[in-house]
Amino acid sequence: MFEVLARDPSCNARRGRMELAHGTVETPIFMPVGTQGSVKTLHPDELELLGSQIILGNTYHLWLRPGHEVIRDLGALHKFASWDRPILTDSGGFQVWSLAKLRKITDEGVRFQNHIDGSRMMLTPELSMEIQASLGSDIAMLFDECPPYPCERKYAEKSLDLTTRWAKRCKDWIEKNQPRSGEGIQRHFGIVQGSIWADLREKSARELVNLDFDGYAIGGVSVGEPEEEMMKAVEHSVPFLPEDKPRYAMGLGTPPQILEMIGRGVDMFDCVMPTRVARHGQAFTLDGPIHIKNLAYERDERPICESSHPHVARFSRAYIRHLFRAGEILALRLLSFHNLHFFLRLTANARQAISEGNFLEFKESFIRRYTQAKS
Ligand SMILES: COC(=O)c1ccc(CCNc2nc3cc4nc(N)[nH]c(=O)c4cc3[nH]2)cc1
Repeated sequence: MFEVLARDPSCNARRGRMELAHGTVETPIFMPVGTQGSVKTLHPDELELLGSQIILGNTYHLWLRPGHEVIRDLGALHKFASWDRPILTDSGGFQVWSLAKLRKITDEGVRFQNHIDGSRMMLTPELSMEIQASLGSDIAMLFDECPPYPCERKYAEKSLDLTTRWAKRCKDWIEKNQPRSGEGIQRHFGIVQGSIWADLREKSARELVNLDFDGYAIGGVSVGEPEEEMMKAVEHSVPFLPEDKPRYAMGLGTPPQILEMIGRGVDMFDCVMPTRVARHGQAFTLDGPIHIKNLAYERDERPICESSHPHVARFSRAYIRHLFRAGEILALRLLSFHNLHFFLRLTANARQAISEGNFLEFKESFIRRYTQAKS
C-alpha cells in the first residue's frame, strides 16, 4: 500500500507512493478539504486541473446530512460527488468536539446535540466505521478523542487510553465486517494522541502500532497550541511509528509548518485554511500571504503570484480585488483555486527536492523568501 521511494540524507524527509482503491498518491501530499463532499466553490474538473490527487471528507457532516445510507444507496461518495480519485474521511470525533453542542464523552462513545437540527445523537467507534464503510472512502480514520489544548496530564492520559480502547473496537469491527484483501479495500489509519507529553505520545503510538493499522496520524495537534508544541508532538510520535507506513499530521498547517513537518518525516497534510482564507481575500504567494482587497492592489496588473496556474494567472490582482469588493462569486473561486494550487505545488516541489537530496536547502530558501519583510 505504501512504498518509500527516496530518503533525504540530511533529515527525516522521505518521498513515497500510496496505492489506494481509487488510484495512486505521491507523498508528501497536501489534501484539499471537502468537508460536505465538495471542496468549497470548486468543480472536480478544477481539482484535477490543479493536480489534486486525494481530497478529504468528513464522517460527521455527511452522516448528519444527507446521511450515510443515502450516499451508500446512491453508489457511495466517489459516485455521489463525481470524484474518481482517492478520498480520506475523518472519523467524526474531532468534528463533534468542534461543532456540536452539549457533548458528553463516555466509554461507549460521544453523545451530542446535532448542530443542524438540535436532535440528540450518539457516535461510537463502530458507527464511525460503518459510516466510513458506507461512504466508501479509500482511507478511514479511526474514531478517537482529540483532547482540548491545554489539558491536564491526567486528562491526556485517560483520553489516550480511551482512544486506544476505541482503536481496538474499530479493529474488531474491521475484522468482522471488512474484506481483508482484494482491490477496492478500504485502508484504516490509527491516530496518535498524548497531547504535549512525550511519554504519552510514545505510549499512544506503541499501543496503536501493536494493533497494526495501514498508516498512522498524529492527532491532537493544530488545536491552538504554540508552534513549538506542535513540532514536539510530531517529534515525540514519529520515532515510534513504522518507517514503511504513511504518517499524517492532522489539520495543519501554514506553508512553513508543512515544510518543517516534512523534514520531520510526515507524509500527509490537510487543512481548511487555504480555502477558508481564500474566501476572505487572503492569497498565498512565494513572498508570503497578501490580502487582495487592500488598496495597494487597485492598479496592480500582475497576477497573484509568478507561480500562479494559468487558470488564475490570466487575471490581474486589480481585477480579482475588484471582484472581491463587488461581491462576485468568481473571486472566491479564483483565490480558492490559487491557494490550493500553491499548497499542491509546495508539496510537489518538496517531493522533487527530496529526490534530489536537497530538501533542507529547498526548505530554508522557501521559508527565507516567504517570511522576509516584503520589499
Ligand atoms: C483560517 O484557518 C482555519 O480556518 C483553520 C481552522 C481549523 C484549523 C485546525 C484544524 N486542526 C485540526 N483538525 C484536526 C482533525 C482531527 N481529527 C481527528 N480524528 N483527531 C484529531 O486529533 C484531529 C486533530 C485536528 N486538528 C486550522 C486552521
